[in-house]
Amino acid sequence: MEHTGPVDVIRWLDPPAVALLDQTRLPAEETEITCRTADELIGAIRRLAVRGAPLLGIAGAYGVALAARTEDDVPAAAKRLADARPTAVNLALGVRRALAAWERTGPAGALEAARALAREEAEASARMAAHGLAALPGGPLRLLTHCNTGALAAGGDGTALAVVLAAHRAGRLRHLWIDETRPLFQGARLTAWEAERAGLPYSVLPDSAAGSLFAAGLVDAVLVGADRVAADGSVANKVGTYPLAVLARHHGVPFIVVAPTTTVDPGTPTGAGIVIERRPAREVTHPGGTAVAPEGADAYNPAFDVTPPELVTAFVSERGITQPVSTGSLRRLPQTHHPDCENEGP
Ligand SMILES: CSC[C@H]1O[C@H](OP(=O)(O)O)[C@H](O)[C@@H]1O
Repeated sequence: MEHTGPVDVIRWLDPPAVALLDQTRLPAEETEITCRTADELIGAIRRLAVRGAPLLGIAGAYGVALAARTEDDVPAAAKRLADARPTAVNLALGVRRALAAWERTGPAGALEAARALAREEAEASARMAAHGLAALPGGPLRLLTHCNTGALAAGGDGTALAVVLAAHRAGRLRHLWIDETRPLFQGARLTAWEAERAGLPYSVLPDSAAGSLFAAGLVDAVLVGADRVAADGSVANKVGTYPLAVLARHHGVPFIVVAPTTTVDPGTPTGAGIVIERRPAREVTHPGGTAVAPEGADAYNPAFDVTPPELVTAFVSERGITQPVSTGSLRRLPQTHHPDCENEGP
């Protein structure tokens, strides 16, 4: 059954507060939490109650707007917000934009900067959906996605999932394969929740089963998001993305990264320069709070991995479609004009 209506992922309240749909409670509960201080919002970011690179940028900007109304030292609160999670470049960008606006025009400026970024990301999502359809192979499509890249992670319909939704609306989605995405299960919990609401034909799969899908010829393209794209086109994204890129290359399947230009970081030359967040071992040893390993077991738990540009078939942003070239830069593809998109490259 298709549900309609927007998801209220983040809201500004007055008296000043930031209301969030608590993504750690999905899909069982749709619970809203209210952050009345920057540090309460930082806690929500750190436990992924709010998450996803573009949405983290929006949350960071609202966090500065909140600090501007509740804190004595706004720049210090902004620094704590920007440092809450290290990999998604959007977080620091959103904080920087709102802090600059506060310095110019005070609390009202910071709030307007946050609202403007939310509008920008929603517009970017619609453009990426249009461009992304053009980047996909022809015919009915069996698409594989990893982690969560919908409205719970970005503005509008999201990034990669916005392309999936556009394919569905165009009658071109044969099936959506959803990687469960351990250890926090963003795919099984969040993408499947969004797919259910949108009435998509989907199946959840263990991350470890993706290889057999490729081997059986059941994947026509892979669509993923990004948390940071370095200047050479290296892509930091949820851990488990790099193995999918290798599988896609081995099986001749297009591997498409969908991310707004706010996720591109020209200040980081290569993937080696991207800080990968390390998260607590307990997320691996106690998924959902249930021990699956001996008490005290150590765990290797990087939240992201880095895919080299040569494994990326195409990048889709709100500006268009680009392809990595051997020199480690990006080449814009000639594109048909989309009525709602300018043909500019990043
Ligand atoms: C549209 S960006 C979504 C991006 O963010 C996710 O990470 P997290 O759930 O830890 O915030 C994942 O890397 C997604 O691809």
